[in-house]
Amino acid sequence: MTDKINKDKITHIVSAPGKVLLAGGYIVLDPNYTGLVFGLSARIHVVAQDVVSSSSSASSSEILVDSPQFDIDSWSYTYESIPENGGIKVTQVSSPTNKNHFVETTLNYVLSYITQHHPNVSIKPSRFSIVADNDYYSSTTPTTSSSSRFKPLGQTISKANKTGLGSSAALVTSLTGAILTHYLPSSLFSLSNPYSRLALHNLAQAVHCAAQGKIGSGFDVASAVYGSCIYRRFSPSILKAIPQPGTPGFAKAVEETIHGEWDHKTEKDKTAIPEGYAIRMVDVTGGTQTVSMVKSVNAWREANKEESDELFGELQGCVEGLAAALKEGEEGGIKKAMKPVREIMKKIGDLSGTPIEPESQTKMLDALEGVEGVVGSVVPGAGGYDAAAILVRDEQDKGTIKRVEKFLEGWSEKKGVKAKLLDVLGETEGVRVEDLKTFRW
Ligand SMILES: Nc1ncnc2c1ncn2[C@@H]1O[C@H](COP(=O)(O)OP(=O)(O)O)[C@@H](O)[C@H]1O
Ligand SMILES: C[C@@](O)(CCOP(=O)(O)OP(=O)(O)O)CC(=O)O
Repeated sequence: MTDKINKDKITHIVSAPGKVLLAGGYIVLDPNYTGLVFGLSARIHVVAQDVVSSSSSASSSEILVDSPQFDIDSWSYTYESIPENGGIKVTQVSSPTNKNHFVETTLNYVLSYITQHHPNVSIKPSRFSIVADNDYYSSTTPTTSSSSRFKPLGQTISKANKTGLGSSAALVTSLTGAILTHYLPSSLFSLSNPYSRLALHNLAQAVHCAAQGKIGSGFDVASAVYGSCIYRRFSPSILKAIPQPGTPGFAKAVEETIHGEWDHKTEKDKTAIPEGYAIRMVDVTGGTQTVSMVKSVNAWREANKEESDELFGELQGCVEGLAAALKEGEEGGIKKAMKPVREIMKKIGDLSGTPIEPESQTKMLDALEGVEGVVGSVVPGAGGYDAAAILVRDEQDKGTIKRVEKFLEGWSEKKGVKAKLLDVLGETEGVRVEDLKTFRW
């Protein structure tokens, strides 16, 4: 699969992690509160390559983006300059019915930003290949016994079953980082420079909101950029001046917005993953409709201001308490700090009539917490039926993982669901440039 990538032509590989919001679902949408988010070892990698002139995959005036793990998922674009500070607009030239809105929006924003902010930089034909760690998708088709790290999925992206690790935020962040690193000299853009990282953060948030067609809290993009942190959201009004890509003034508005005042906050030093413990994710079949769950919680909040303020305040206390307990690293303290996260999330769900920790999850999590070596559990993010996050003893006791896997096997059989421990681990690092010599394919 990855043999389709010409390794001699690679200029950079940039990767960004998936996310898990351990505490602070719903409240993090309001800038008065925060959320505790961890990065995940499952990363999306973008491989930037110079185009080989003899290659038929991208002509001399095209940018090719492909996702070689998936069937027929490649998108090639021509690009043109738009007058009056409109920047660059890409037009898809290959199979126009198979669009990737996240990729196209990223190209329009990032290429426009580059040409507006650095008018002397030329946009040369290039190829960006996306490879995702296997845990982003639950494989439903038997794949080849490929020994490569990035397994082919035997279907198109639109048909793939996502596990909810935040693929679009990791994709937008790694693709934005790869385009900036590829086209700009390190004197102008480098991930080791905090100003560059901030520009990447702001740009990736703007792209992600535009591509999603809604403004979430942005905790997923923040953790893709910065890794684990306590996150306070940016004001949505920051993005309001940006018109549609391809219109006059677009690039100028993007540049001004990216370098304007942002009011988000990411605190990295307030939490950690304690030594000897690991954050693990459990994938349960069934989907969660985050958007309708948010609507339902918001409606309850509007109608019950006092009660919801109180519970939101309590959950805020949990965010800080859990972050501090994890940093402290004492098992008893972590257990104590995780318990009320579940209780308050469940209460918000019950009061608003939203299945945040539905009964089926309560039963599974209660039983899971009884497995030796499991310190605590939560329904991550918006909650729902499809995922759980657990903190387990790791190094000290290798048996825990086996016990959890055995428990989930038995639970799945008994309940007629498919609950599975993912390989993915919580990790603290955000977007990074990979070392080409040691990169594992
Ligand atoms: N490996 C990938 N290659 C290309 N595009 C991807 C990849 N993973 C995700 N995407 C893009 O992100 C979209 C999924 O976004 P979304 O439904 O918001 O999922 P998530 O909750 O995982 O972020 C896909 O339709 C596709 O446009
Ligand atoms: C409700 C939220 O605060 C948290 C949702 O977290 P999830 O991890 O459940 O998100 P998705 O992967 O986008 O479905 C919404 C937000 O903060 O944007």
